[in-house]
Amino acid sequence: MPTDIEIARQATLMPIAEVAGHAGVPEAALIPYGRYKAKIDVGLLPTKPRGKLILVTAISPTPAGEDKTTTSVGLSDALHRIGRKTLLCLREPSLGPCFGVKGGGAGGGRSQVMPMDEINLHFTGDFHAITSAHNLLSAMLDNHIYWGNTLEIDLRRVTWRRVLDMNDRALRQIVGPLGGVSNGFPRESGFDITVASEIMAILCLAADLADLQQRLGDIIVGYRRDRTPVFCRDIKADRAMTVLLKDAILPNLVQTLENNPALLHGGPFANIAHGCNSLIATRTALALADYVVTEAGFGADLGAEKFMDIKCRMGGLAPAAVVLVATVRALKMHGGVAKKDLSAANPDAVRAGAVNLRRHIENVQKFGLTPTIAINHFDTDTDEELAVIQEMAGQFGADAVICRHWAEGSAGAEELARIVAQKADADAPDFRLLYPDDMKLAAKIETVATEIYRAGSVAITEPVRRQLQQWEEMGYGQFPVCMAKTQYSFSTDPGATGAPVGHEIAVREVRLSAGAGFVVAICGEIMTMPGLPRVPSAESIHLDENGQIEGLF
Ligand SMILES: Nc1ncnc2c1ncn2[C@@H]1O[C@H](COP(=O)(O)OP(=O)(O)O)[C@@H](O)[C@H]1O
Ligand SMILES: O=COP(=O)(O)O
Ligand SMILES: [Mg+2]
Repeated sequence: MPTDIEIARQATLMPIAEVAGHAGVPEAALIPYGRYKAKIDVGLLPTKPRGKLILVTAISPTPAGEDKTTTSVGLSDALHRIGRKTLLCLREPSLGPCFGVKGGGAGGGRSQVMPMDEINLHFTGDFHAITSAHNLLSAMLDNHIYWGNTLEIDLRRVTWRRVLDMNDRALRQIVGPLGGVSNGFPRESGFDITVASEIMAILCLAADLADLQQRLGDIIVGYRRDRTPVFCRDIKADRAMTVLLKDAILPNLVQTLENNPALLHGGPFANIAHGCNSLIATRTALALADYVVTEAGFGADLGAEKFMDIKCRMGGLAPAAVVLVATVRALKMHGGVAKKDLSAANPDAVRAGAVNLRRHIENVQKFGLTPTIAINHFDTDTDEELAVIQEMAGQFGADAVICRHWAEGSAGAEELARIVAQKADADAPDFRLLYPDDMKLAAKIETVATEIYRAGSVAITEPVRRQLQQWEEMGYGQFPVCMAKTQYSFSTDPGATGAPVGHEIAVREVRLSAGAGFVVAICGEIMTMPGLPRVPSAESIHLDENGQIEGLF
């Protein structure tokens, strides 16, 4: 099998204006960025929803990922193959994992979005715009302090950090500015990765440009000694930030290897943010197509829970069907097999690891839907191992389909498409959220931890509880919570695979995203600025003698 980028280079792409035509996007709404990418002016498009929303989530992944994005592409292409007008909605990839461990976010094999190299690198500049807008606010905040701090910001309570779209552990905690009087007043701060920026979340949850500016102004950058909040609009940065984001708020149109349309927009991770593409792109797709396939990051305990409790809650959306991706290799890992042995046949380990599959099925059912299991076939899988997953899924009350879209494209996901289309066309499921808006913030955190993670206890320190209560008194108690936790386990221990129960979820910090509209609860050791691995993927990314990019995947 050729590499992802070799397959991408062999592809015959359709001019983006033609792709737009197939998607129902009029020429007047198209803003081309070259021949194969375009932003779309959603203000010129229909708004009445007509489509069915299909979520693609997964079991708890291995570090390589279990193929949600690839399955989303394969399923979308397969729905086109069986004659269903479909639009794919994905997030944009971050340079962090691209040059770190996981690689790009454009799918893989014969189920990719194109042009994968441009999408995985600078794309249309949205992440650079978000980074600039975020750091403009940081610069204006420190500048305000430098020129006399008339807002009386307590330097010990500045909550607004900086961001960079790269995995750089050296920037997690910094002290600055150093260098004396001319540089300002030293204080502790640090960087998060751009996908964890509140501005990323705002772009993904805003209804339009006016709402975006309003939300930017609502950002809390810190507090005074009397604990009253200082807002972005007090620093007078919200309007300039909106100017920096006026193009980034428009969704990006590209195509799959089979020349079917895809909207890529926004890119929050699901372990440290809400992990879903933008509401603007999803609503646009729902007004243009009969079926909309979208993804949520990492496993269902993270991306799917946040898709339901944050994105659907805020956007008034309801999924018509859910696809849960499982792989033999991940279930073996959950059955106790070491990473280096995952390609060796071991049906017993698959059976043992199926507890993770069962837990995710039960969790999705808490929202009123039973997922269809997409068994993403790897060449190393044996028929016996695949049969175990089908048998176990049946026992857990879920349909399971072996999918070969990575190797075969849409032909490999046709059976999945037929089953999912049938479920999406059936009567609307009894969709429900996990908790009501008016539940206390601490209780929301405890509900997700016990209902979804099956924690036996939730440790919230007194200072954190007081902070949550202060935010409730300030009027933010209606907000949903966004749990930041390792993606590898239901617990906060990345090594606790399978389906741990009764563990303790320790909430070490909470952050108020007053603009985005949720409270982030940071659990365990999760970092909002990842680090690079011992051997970063970047070491293999280079230009060959013909100037072609090699090593992207
Ligand atoms: N069936 C498969 N066989 C081999 N590699 C695969 C298969 N499915 C996915 N991959 C690769 O695994 C990686 C993760 O897939 P991806 O769809 O990005 O996962 P996720 O979105 O869940 O993180 C990608 O590099 C992709 O090319
Ligand atoms: O937020 C994480 O997304 P993936 O699971 O697609 O890597
Ligand atoms: Mg992905």
